Amino acid sequence: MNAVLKCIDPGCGLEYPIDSTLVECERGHLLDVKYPGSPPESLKEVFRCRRDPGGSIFNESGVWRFRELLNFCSIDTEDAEQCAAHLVSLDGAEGRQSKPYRMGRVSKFTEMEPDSLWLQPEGYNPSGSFKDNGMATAVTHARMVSAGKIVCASTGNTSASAGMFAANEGIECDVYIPAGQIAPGKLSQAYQFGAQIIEVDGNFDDALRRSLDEARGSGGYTVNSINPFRIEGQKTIPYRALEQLDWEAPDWIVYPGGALGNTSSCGKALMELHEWGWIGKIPRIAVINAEGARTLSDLYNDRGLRWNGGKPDTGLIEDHYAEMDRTGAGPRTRATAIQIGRPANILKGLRALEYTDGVVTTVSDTEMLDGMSAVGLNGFDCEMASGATPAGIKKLVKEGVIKRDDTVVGILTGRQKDAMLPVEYHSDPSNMFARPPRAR
Ligand SMILES: N[C@@H](CCOP(=O)(O)O)C(=O)O
Repeated sequence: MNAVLKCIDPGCGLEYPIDSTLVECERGHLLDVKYPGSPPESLKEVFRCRRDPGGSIFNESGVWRFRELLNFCSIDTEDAEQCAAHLVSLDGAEGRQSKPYRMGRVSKFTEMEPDSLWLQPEGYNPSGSFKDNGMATAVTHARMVSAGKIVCASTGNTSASAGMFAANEGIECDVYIPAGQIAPGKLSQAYQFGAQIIEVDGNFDDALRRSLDEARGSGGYTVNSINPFRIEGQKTIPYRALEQLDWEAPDWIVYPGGALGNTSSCGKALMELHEWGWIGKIPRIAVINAEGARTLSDLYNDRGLRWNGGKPDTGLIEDHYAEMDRTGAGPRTRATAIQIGRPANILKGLRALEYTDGVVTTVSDTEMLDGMSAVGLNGFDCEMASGATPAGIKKLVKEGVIKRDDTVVGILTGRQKDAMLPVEYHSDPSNMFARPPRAR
């Protein structure tokens, strides 16, 4: 039996063959990749052995090392020729360098016990963000269905990742961006990789609508996280975290919240692992929204919206979006990677929160910049949106939601591509970690 695409709405449950390019079922619900059976726990040892030097690029890859858990192509995963013929990889570089590290300065910043906090820099991916984990699998599927062109909307990182894989595979890539709202370091990557940039007058949500319409009309293949195959690759982020902790589940996994692809993939990974008996305990997910882009927080914390076993009150989401349209109150934060008002994966995100007894909170732009700077002081750079992770942990520790000695894995989603931001931060002596330049 092969994997299938299945509607996430338990009341609908429509199924499609795995080579379908739908991103939603015909009733407009998101889709999951569903695999038959339960993989044996002995694979943990196979994954560990693949980390030993001297293997194939698919063993070096931090994504394809776990290929038995992502085998929607139904290939013999031990057959090197089949792997090479079917799996898309940037020479094994995706996910290879990203695993949890200890960062003493961040522990201090968050007031956590030094041994309790781990930070996983997903910016150490070839295009500089976590997107490469999911893009490797999405582009594998694009190739499986012989797509000639991939299409995305982006605040920058998705376009860099899509452009990189498209260039490597020799396929076209169209990128819809909100004009003037992208960090130059991200935009220049998409140009360098030869992507076609289409500037949209509006924000990311408008750009996503345009790119989805375009993909429907022209047969382009969508590689945003609304694509269920993107979610599959991003499951390897928690896999690598768990592996580092000898598959002892931490108490918390913390992510910045934008389109909620990561929340969704982490939730799906944990649901599957728990169902297969690979982890005894389910870590709680904490999602950190920017104060200025807080759709999830508003709906979850203020309006009480829940997945509700697959029966969410979607009217609350529609009302929220209608209100945003009426007032023109779009998302506003300098952390452009999470400046998103309509998270495409909101329902999968709610499902993940329900399954993991998760929490949602918000942090200000100043708090994110402080978090980003605390990470920098450990010799790791990250972008402003990633600063939401340490800033959110700090807030949740202060509120007593996260205990100082809980085991926490915080995900740092991308590298610093907004070159002037740290310069600006450190030039202002009033900032928490500022080191203003000295004149001689
Ligand atoms: N921050 C994102 C926004 C799109 O997210 P995606 O995960 O749905 O592709 C970006 O980098 O473009």
